[in-house]
Amino acid sequence: MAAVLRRGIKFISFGSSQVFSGGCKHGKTSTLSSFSSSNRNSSSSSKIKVDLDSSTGIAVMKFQNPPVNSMNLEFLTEFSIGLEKLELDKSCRGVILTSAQPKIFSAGLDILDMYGKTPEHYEEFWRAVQDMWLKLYGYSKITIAAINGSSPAGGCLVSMASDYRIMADNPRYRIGLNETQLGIVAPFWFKDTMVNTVGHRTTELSLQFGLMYSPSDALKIGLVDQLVPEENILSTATETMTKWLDIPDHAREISKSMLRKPTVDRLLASRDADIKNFVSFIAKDSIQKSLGLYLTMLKQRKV
Ligand SMILES: CC/C=C\C/C=C\C/C=C\CCC/C=C/C(=O)SCCNC(=O)CCNC(=O)[C@H](O)C(C)(C)COP(=O)(O)OP(=O)(O)OC[C@H]1O[C@@H](n2cnc3c(N)ncnc32)[C@H](O)[C@@H]1OP(=O)(O)O
Repeated sequence: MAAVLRRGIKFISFGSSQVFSGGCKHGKTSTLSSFSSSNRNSSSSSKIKVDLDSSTGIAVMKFQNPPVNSMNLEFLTEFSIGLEKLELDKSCRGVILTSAQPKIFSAGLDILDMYGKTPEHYEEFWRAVQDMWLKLYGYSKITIAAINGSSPAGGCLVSMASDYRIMADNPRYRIGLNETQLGIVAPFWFKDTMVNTVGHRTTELSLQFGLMYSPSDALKIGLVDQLVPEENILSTATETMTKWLDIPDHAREISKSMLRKPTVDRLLASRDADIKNFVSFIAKDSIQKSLGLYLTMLKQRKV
């Protein structure tokens, strides 16, 4: 399925960035193309439900990849295509990212895509992770993460790549880049995203310890911008989006690009090297062993 979706993707250039354009031959991608024909348009690909209200310009992308919204190749591809479709849709001005799964925003990258697979698979997977981040971090429209559950590693990356983060104030939830806890390393662009969000010193501690923060600690360090009771998360995200929509798009967009483009360009300048680095790192016996142990602990509910 992911391979089918990928074949439907055409690359087009915006300045120095290469971005997706969803092809419409495949049934699932063509449902995503029908956003602007009436005021409210819903489309549900298998892993992400997209709901665009063209009267307000606000779209909601709801992750629905049970049990924990782990980001596998198929999810990542749908996510990038969905974002691209909304970016090209003039009736959309802002996107809210949230989860349909109870208690989990996203469990991060799917560990099974990094364990026991071929180098070709790792390469395809990592390119899809890069595509997703490049699209989201450099997104021209407003993005708000409504973090209604735990959000480790890749889930935290998606949150940090958004313009504004609202988290459910539930002390059981955790957010952070916990890669070192798995025996793996957050790549430089995860690190850059965190430095840009919370600063260098906090990132030094966070990344080395693989720290996971409660919502109140995440608010203290600026990893999230606002805490709200869980039941208010979507209404607060919508109200907040309305305030962001008061700002003229072109001025906000240029300001965002000024701040984020150097970080995006760093990866664009070294995508192939970064993929090579990931493949050789993840395929190492010692790393595979660490991931295998972590998976066993997850299954035994010891994580
Ligand atoms: C020289 C080197 C320089 C640079 C480096 C080079 C390259 C970089 C290299 C690597 C970079 C990789 C970057 C990785 C990013 C990531 O995102 S890794 C993923 C990290 N995620 C986690 O650690 C989350 C783990 N999961 C949990 O903590 C919990 O599951 C949860 C809090 C999300 C949910 O808890 P519960 O509700 O209690 O659910 P369960 O724990 O019972 O889980 C249900 C089910 O789901 C499976 N699962 C959970 N998370 C994942 C996942 N991320 N991937 C795949 N599967 C997952 C879990 O095993 C359970 O399965 P079953 O037992 O039901 O089969």
